[in-house]
Amino acid sequence: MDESAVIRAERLTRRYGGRTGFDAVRGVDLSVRRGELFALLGTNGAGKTSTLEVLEGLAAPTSGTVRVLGRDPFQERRFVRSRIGILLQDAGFPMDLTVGETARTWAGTVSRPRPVGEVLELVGLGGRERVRVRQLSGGERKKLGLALSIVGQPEVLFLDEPTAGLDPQSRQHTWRLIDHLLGTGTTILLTTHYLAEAAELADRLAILHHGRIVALGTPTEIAATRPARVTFSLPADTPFPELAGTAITVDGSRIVLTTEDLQQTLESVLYWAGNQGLRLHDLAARPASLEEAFLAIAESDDSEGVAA
Ligand SMILES: Nc1ncnc2c1ncn2[C@@H]1O[C@H](COP(=O)(O)OP(=O)(O)OP(=O)(O)O)[C@@H](O)[C@H]1O
Repeated sequence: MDESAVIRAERLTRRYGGRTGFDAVRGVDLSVRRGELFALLGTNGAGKTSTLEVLEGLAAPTSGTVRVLGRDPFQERRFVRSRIGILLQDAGFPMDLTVGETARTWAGTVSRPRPVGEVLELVGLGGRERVRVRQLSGGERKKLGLALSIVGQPEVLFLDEPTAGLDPQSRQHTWRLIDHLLGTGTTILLTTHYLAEAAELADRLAILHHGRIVALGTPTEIAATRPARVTFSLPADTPFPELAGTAITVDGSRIVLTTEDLQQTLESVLYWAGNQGLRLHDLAARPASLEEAFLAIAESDDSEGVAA
């Protein structure tokens, strides 16, 4: 276990329904370093929220060890809760309070609150202070949840799907806020279904599948577990040679090469085209995306172990 990590889980399991119940989390090891943004990805039901709730101290692990800021978040809840912020998937606010009243009530429970007006401005709810919670849209309630999670200036922030249901502009706004929080030294663990979000924000990420971590690393490392592609079009009836270490798919005039060594394959293609005096149309070369890596994992039902 990485002793310097701010969030640590070792062989964490969580079972619902007692001895003969369902294992939602099956031996998760992870560590999040100070100031890092770590993303937890996975298909629906993979165990992200179940893991997060244990790390947040909202539930006890069935077995395994969890530490947040060096303490057990369930047993030493008082110490940990005053230093962390939590955005739940379903916050469940009192509907009759206004946005301002809700935020002020929450600010009254933390030891070093930020000014409420500043927090509402930060999350994009400036000017909505007098609106009742029941009148807020789903996206605005999400922003209110985010406001409450940061009002206490937490050292560690847990965000369960912080941008779910937000329009593209609000999502960008939340990304900038997250960036700002990272800039002030906050450690963030978030879950998301938006792979572009994870690729953009995460220093490192883990992909959960059926309660196990099946990939762990930087977004680039995880994407690199899938082959890269070189694509181009050839004039009709131009034969293309086989290249070592490269799989080829021909769709009319379109050639798709998949390869573990993008540079080598691209060099070979360009060398061949140069010798043939050919111009390759729509030539593109790109590494695999995080989305491709994720889909490959989601589609394999028996993935086990850590891939990176
Ligand atoms: N209270 C509960 N009792 C029994 N089973 C539960 C309970 N809560 C969750 N589960 C089950 O545990 C598994 C993991 O659920 P969890 O909510 O952790 O997944 P998730 O990765 O967060 O999914 P999503 O992306 O859909 O939010 C699911 O199969 C779910 O049905």
